[in-house]
Amino acid sequence: MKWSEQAWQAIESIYSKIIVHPFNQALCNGSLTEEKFSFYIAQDAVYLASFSRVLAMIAAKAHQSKQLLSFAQFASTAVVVEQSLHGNYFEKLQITAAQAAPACFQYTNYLQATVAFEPVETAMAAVLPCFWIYREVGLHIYRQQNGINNPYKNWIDTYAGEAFDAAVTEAIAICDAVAATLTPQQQAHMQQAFVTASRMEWLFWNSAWQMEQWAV
Ligand SMILES: Cc1ncc(C[n+]2csc(CCO)c2C)c(N)n1
Repeated sequence: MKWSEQAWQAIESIYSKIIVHPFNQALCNGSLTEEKFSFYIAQDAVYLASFSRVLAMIAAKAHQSKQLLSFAQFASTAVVVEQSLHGNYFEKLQITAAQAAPACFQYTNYLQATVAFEPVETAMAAVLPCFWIYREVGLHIYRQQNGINNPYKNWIDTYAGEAFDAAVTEAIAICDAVAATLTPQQQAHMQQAFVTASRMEWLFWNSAWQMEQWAV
């Protein structure tokens, strides 16, 4: 079995909880309040600023130039595409820049620590849920639209689109190719990072749903 197939099996139950999370159900049926969506977008902007740099560091550490190119492109896309999506919503919903809430803080710091202190393949596995889970969530929501006039259509279309699909397939293929050269123990480290980051994807949506705040 491919590394990615095993990895996905390990997060199957987390993924099913993400799909039924009230935030995603509300995003799907269009009932999500602007207040909660704005909180999410503001947090996601913080997340992306960090995430794109993590991708660039993975590019720098990649063992093969082809992988360097892929991750450099992912970093560039994360800045260009995602910031235009966010920029539009920032303007439309009059969102102002925020500081990282606890879940965002935890997730970005985890990814930064992983790319700084762990082997590059573990960092590749740690960023994979961001790609893969978003594609599955995007497609899941997209399939349930049935012509409803969803105010969050732009968001849904971005993650259910073909361009994004190709990037996700590439990121999975790189992890599989790298894992195939490693020992079972190294592969297990990759899987652990994949599971940890998947848990944080759940936390991120839960944080937005609760509009999570630090104590002041
Ligand atoms: C919390 C959180 N997790 C994943 C994504 C999705 N995402 C962000 S950057 C990127 C790669 C290149 O576009 C992808 C798939 C998100 N927006 N927010």
